[in-house]
Amino acid sequence: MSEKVFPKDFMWGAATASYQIEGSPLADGAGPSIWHKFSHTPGNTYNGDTGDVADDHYNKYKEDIALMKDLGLNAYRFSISWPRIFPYGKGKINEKGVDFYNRLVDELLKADITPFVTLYHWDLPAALQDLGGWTNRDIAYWYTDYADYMFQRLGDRVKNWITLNEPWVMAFVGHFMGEHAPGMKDLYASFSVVHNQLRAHSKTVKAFREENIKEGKIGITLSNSSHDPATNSQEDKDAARLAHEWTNYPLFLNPIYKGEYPSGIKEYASEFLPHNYENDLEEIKEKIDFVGINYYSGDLVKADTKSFLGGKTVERGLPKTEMGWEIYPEGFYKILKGVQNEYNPKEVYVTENGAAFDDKVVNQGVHDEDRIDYLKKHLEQALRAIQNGVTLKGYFVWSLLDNFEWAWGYSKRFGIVYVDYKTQKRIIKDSGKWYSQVIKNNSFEF
Ligand SMILES: N#[N+]C[C@@H]1[C@@H](O)[C@H](O)[C@@H](O)[C@@H]2O[C@H]12
Repeated sequence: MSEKVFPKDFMWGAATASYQIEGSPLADGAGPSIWHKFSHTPGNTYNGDTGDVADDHYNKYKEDIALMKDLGLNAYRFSISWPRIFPYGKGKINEKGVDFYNRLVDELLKADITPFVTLYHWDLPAALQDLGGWTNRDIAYWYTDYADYMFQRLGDRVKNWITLNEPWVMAFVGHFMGEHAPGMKDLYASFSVVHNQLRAHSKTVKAFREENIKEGKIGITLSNSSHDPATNSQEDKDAARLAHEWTNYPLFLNPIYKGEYPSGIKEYASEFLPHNYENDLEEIKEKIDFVGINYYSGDLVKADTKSFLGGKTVERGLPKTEMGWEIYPEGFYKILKGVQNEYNPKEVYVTENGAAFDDKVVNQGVHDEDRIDYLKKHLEQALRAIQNGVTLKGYFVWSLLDNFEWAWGYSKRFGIVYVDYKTQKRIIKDSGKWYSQVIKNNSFEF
């Protein structure tokens, strides 16, 4: 294999999420999600933006799949909106919601595009939030029932399943920082949300095994930022390690693979974990088929006694994306290699990697050289990881389309395809054309 070519059969995809692209959140009997309510609450999102229209993918999915085909994608990661299926989170089923995802999956298969389905990408049915949402232990059962129903309805055609997307962000940005739905600011609630998501994840993996889906695989997608110590001091090194254990894959993979939370969490944060959490650890420890890694950036961590877990991030003066995140491709390698070294997963997928830049339409095109440079540098690190033993089987760029960037609304563009939100016209950016060549050549050099 040439040193610049990815392995044969490497999966090349793009990723999206239901609330960020679909629009029509209440169409055809769907119930409201917590993000519908959060975005409709004044002050919560940039410019008061909501997911009411987004990319209108609910109506334009066939056009978007034709775009994926033109780009040469062989896989597509999307999420199912739980409240489209169970408008109240449990009980009554909305057949028209199931029908949308049936049609979406069938259209993908017709285009020879492998579906990767994320069961939960933050749009919790609002009716369940009224019962405490992820802070309520019973959500593990509500979620598993929803997931198992989707296995039964789509499992004959969907073979790759992701239980949760970025459970850390759901737990802490949504329940501690208050910047995402449901907008809580309670550190104890956040750790209960971590724990209940793990309980829900593992019960769902067990239900998946019982459904015995032919050639089926199930995993989880975790957010990561590469944390390096700001100096060589022991204080900074300790702070960086704790930041890694708290915000990156160990917080979830340690319980899943080893049946315990990371040592630093047990030592410095156990008071925030739910009472008697140890009683659930044996059940949480449940084998998965792959690990999904999301990576965008890295940072330096400096010891700071006034910050949670004694560390704060500081900048190192690297170029930044439109999100203000420093561009640190080497951190991508560190995260991928770290997962392999610590847990030796059978398979790893990059379920999200990408960047927001200030994209402009010029002469009916979008010349986003900065995004091409970002993607190329990160793909170089992904290939380096494979060459150093990481069982990386696929890469999903975030994102296929510019979309609703949560609290940032439509002000941040991550797509390899530009969306004119006034006309809903799609324009393949230069990065999309470049990515299409990467797929064709199975290499970032051509
Ligand atoms: N911010 N940002 C971009 C991207 C977000 O749009 C996704 O929904 C999340 O899974 C993850 O945070 C990454």
